[in-house]
Amino acid sequence: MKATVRAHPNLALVKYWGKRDDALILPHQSSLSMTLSPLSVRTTVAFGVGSADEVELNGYVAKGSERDRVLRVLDTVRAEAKGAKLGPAKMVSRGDFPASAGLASSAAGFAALAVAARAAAGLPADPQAASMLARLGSGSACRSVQGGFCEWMRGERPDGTDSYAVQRFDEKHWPELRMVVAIVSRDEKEVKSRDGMKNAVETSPYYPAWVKDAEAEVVRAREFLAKKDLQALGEMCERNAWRMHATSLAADPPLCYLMPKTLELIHSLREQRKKGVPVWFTLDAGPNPCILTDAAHELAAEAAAMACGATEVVRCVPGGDATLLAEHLF
Ligand SMILES: Nc1ncnc2c1ncn2[C@@H]1O[C@H](COP(=O)(O)OP(=O)(O)OP(=O)(O)O)[C@@H](O)[C@H]1O
Ligand SMILES: C[C@@](O)(CCOP(=O)(O)OP(=O)(O)O)CC(=O)O
Repeated sequence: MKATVRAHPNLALVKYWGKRDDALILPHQSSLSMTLSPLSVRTTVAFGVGSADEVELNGYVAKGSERDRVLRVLDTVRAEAKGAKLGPAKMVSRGDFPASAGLASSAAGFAALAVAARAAAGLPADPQAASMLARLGSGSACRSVQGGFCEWMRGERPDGTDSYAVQRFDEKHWPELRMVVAIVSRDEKEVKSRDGMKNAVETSPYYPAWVKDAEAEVVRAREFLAKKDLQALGEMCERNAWRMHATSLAADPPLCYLMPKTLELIHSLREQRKKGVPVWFTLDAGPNPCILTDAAHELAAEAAAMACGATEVVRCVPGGDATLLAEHLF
C-alpha cells in the first residue's frame, strides 16, 4: 500500500500552451519534450493511513488548489481501484530543484505522483494510464512518465481517453544531447502556467496562429530528433519558444516571463553561435533559459550563462522513465 517514485521534469521543445478543456486538461495542440536528468522529484504515496488525506509538498502542508490538484489524482486512483477500499492517503513529495520557476516542477511532481499512486493501489504498471492520470494533475506531467523524448498527442475525443504521451525516442537515442538549465531567478513566478496560458487562449490575437502550426512543428521536431540534427532542432526550439511567449506578450493583460538577465543570455547565445558554438535557448513560463547544445559544448554554454549573471547552472542529459524506488520518504 506504499510506493515511492522518482520522476524527472521534462522540457518541451515544442510547447503546450493552452487548453481546449480546462477540467480534463486537454490541450489545443500536441507537444514534444525532452526528459531531464539529473533534476528529479521523489514522491511517496501510501493508502490506508490516518483518518484523512495528508499532502506534503516540499516540506509544507499543501492547501487550497495545490492540495485539490493532488487529491484529484488520488481520487481517480481510488475510483479505478474500485473494490479495494484504499482509504485515506498520505503523500509526501520532495524536489531537488525550485518549484514554480518555469522548471516544470509540476511535470515531475505529478508524473511521480501518478506512478506512485497507481503502484500503491496495486494497479498494474501501465505508462499510458499513468500518463493520462498525470495529465489530470498538470498537463505537461503526462510527458514525464517516460524518459527520453515524449510526444503528448492532443487527441480528438472529448473525454480525453486519447490524450496522453508516448515515447518517441528513449534516453539512449541521443546521449550527447545536452540541456543546460540556467537559473537567473529562484523566485516563484507571479503568474502560473495554468493562468498564463488561459489568458493567452482567451485574449491573445496571436493564439489561433500559434495553434495552427503546432502539429506540423511536432512532426518537424520528431524528424530533427531522428536525424540528430542539432542545428535544425535548436533553431526550431528557439522559434517555438519565442512564439509561445509572443502569444502571452500580446494577451490582455500582457504577460512577460522574461527578465533582463533572460534577454541578456538569449542575446549572448546569438554571439556564441557567430563564433561557431552550437547553443540555442528554450524558455518555459519563467525567466530561466535552458540551453540546447551537445556534450562537447556544455561547458561553453555554462560559461555563457554564468557570464550573463546566472546564479546556478544544471547540465542535464536525456533522463529515463519514472521509476519505483525501494526507499520511502516516510
Ligand atoms: N512535487 C510536486 N508534487 C505535486 N505538485 C507539485 C510538486 N511540485 C510542484 N507542484 C505543483 O506545481 C505548481 C507549480 O506549477 P507551475 O506549472 O506553475 O510551475 P512549474 O511546474 O515550476 O513550471 P512550468 O511552467 O515549467 O510548468 C505548484 O504550485 C504545485 O501546486
Ligand atoms: C510552458 C510550459 O511548461 C507549460 C506547462 O504548463 P503546465 O503543464 O504546468 O500547465 P497545467 O496543465 O495547467 O498544469 C510548456 C510545456 O511544458 O509544454
